[in-house]
Amino acid sequence: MQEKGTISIHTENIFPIIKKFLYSDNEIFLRELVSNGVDATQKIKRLSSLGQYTGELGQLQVEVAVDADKKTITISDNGLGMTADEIKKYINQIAFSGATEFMEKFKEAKDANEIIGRFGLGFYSAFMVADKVEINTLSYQDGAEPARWICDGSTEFEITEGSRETRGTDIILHVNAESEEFLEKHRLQEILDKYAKFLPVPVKFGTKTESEPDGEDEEGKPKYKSVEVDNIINDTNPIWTKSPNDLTDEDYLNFYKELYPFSEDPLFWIHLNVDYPFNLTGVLYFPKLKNDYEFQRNKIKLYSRQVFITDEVKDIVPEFLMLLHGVIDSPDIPLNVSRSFLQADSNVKKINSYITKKVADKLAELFKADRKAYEEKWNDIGLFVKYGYISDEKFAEKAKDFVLLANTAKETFTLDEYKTKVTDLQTDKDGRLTYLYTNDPDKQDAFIQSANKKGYDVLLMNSPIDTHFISHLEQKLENTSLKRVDADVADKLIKKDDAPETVLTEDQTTQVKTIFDQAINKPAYKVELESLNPEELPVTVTMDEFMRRMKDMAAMGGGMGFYGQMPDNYKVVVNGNHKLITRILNEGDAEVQAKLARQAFDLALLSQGLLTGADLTEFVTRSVNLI
Ligand SMILES: Nc1ncnc2c1ncn2[C@@H]1O[C@H](COP(=O)(O)OP(=O)(O)OP(=O)(O)O)[C@@H](O)[C@H]1O
Repeated sequence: MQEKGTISIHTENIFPIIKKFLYSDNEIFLRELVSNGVDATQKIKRLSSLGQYTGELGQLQVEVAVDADKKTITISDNGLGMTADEIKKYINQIAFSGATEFMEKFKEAKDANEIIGRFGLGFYSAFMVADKVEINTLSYQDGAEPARWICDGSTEFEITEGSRETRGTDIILHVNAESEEFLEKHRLQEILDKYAKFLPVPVKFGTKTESEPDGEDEEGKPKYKSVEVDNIINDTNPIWTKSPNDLTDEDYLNFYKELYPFSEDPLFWIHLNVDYPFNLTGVLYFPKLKNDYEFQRNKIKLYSRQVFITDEVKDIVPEFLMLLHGVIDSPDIPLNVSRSFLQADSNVKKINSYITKKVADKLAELFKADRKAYEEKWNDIGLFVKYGYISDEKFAEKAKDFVLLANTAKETFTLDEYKTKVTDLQTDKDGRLTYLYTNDPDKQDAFIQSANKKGYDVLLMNSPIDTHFISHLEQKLENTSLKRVDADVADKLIKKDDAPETVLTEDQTTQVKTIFDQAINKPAYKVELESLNPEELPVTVTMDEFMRRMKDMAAMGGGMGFYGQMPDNYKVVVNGNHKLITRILNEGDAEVQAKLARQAFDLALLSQGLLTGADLTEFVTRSVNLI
């Protein structure tokens, strides 16, 4: 048997184009060829179970071998093999008809994955790294003759009699000069680890040395000997393919370690398993979060029938769960199509909401089963839960029962519990609830203490997501506002009817204002006199809640750029009822008056960490002189 032919495509030189186009991703040739081998072994297994193949199946396996001298990589399988006619049909016609279409469409395609999947060029990805490719195969069919196909990357091929004596296929790549990196064992090992680590059929890559018990020595101690064994690079039964009932916590933790060798143990995990209306299995882990969130993204690995595809799972996993780790395996995700298609794909949407629901259910279950343990994990999971609560309506619906608010006393409450806790004292004269919070308990300590003195509770909102969480809570909660504890003096944070009367006359008020205005002499600070409780501080510096929040948003890039440009403006609240103010008024010496006013103002700045530089030095000097 000998046949030469021309592969029927219009353009002579498709391979240089494929090569160039796919260059950056050229390592995937191995994924494609090894998965073809796996497919071939699975097909023969199915034929056998259907009774259409009655020979011995043997130990089904795919082998990758490299010969640095001959500059070849060989991928062998003992799958169903091909006859010469099948080669013509599957390799020449199908793949090349794909190639013709490829020539027409390649301009639209964005990356190698897209082209390979869309145009059935899996096998031809071999030409990204090889000048010449040989197929040496023997079909399982009775009386089949071995066949060999050779193609040098032009449109010409040759089919001759092959030499394989057992069922299966060898694909031999004659590696080209630019791709010699793939002749190095460690490079191949690395690619196999990435793409083939969990393939369902053993993949052999060379051998390795293991020590084996070898009886006992003269003293009765166990002896060992070194043996060469096959180096099987994959785990054919990873945990996501098993039933959760057959797995222990240790199994999950070990698998996590296998995926992320240098990570701390995860907090908990969710085993995903659906077969309708789409197929999906997987295990998602909640990691212990570090501050470097960006670094932790893209930790979910996406597989299709145990073949690794990508760790960019955007669009498939809801944004707020991108910090999770683990594995998702679904043959139903269209892996090789463009992003925009993915976003519109109804399976992807369903998968997305399924994952959201599973995560919400798991959190609800943990909260219910062991609230204390849940609270202890809040530091780590709070970010997910808040993020989900903000960004996903369906998740929020469930999360409203287990999203927690923590206060400065380190107590935690559900939304309902918190409302009950603060309703009595923190409802203003118009019946509106005010939740107070701090984003920096050290800096705002004086304000927190003043608020606590009035019996108000202060929430701790100091994680990066809290600015958004606060605005969102305000939209969600009925008739409730949130105020940072330093947005005003404690007496004014929540407006009540029982404001104390002022002890100053109108004249005196103007006089005090003038003294302070002159003593402070900074345009960003606006002095206002208030009649507060005499126990409150004489002077307090605050920034308006609205203005501050807009500035925070602007700083986080939340689109409030305009506010970011505005200078910081502060309100200086002078407590007209404080005895220091009476003392200043009664002081005859204008210089002493100014000094006292400035001192009280500086103390207010100091308590908030706003006193710096020359102002701080001056304050210290003045204080020393006063003592
Ligand atoms: N090792 C093999 N053993 C038996 N048949 C094979 C082998 N490799 C390829 N084939 C046949 O050649 C066909 C074309 O392979 P190719 O990799 O180009 O596309 P595919 O595997 O069908 O699709 P894709 O790789 O895009 O998922 C396969 O469908 C299969 O019939």
